[in-house]
Amino acid sequence: MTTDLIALIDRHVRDIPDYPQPGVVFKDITPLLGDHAALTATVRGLADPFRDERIDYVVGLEARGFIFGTPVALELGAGFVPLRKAGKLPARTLSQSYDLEYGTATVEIHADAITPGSRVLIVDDVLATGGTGHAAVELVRRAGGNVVGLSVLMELGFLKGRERLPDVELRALIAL
Ligand SMILES: O=P(O)(O)OC[C@H]1O[C@H](OP(=O)(O)OP(=O)(O)O)[C@H](O)[C@@H]1O
Ligand SMILES: Nc1ncnc2[nH]cnc12
Repeated sequence: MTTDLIALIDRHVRDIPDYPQPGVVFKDITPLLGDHAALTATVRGLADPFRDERIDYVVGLEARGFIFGTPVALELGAGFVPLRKAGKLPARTLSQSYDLEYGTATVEIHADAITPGSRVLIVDDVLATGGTGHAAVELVRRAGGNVVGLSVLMELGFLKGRERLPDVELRALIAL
């Protein structure tokens, strides 16, 4: 991906201080979603490192990971599997709790969503503490999938999320 495209993406993410609580600088991706060129570059950038990886499923993390995960699945010729916050999926689920930069949460996946042995790419917008990414990796593995990688738009390096994912191929378009 060219430095021009990275700069285009970067220009369309804005900082919102003290949201959702004091001390957190929230990375707001809504300007990026509203710009066709930046959105296209982001989806392609998330998919590019994994084009030759024969991905069977893209797992997207609620909610912002849904926005990018579905078009990335289409780019890669893969299916899309939603990983949702607790209580939203109707059939039998596997669940995992984790800590966030600003709270705690539980995520779930349908127990039968992934054919065992499938190759899975996880997609999200932000990697912060790595709690969500780690929970997603655990759930995909428990469901029988092989985690090929985790592709994110933005890595907040100072929160050291990468350290929680030592055995995962982690790609970020922007690292802060
Ligand atoms: O690396 P972590 O510290 O786990 O943080 C990253 C996660 O936090 C945000 O989701 P959030 O739970 O705020 O949900 P949303 O997408 O529904 O806004 C973001 O979209 C990631 O999924
Ligand atoms: N600072 C932040 N901005 C946007 N999304 C986040 N998810 C976790 N931390 C975040």
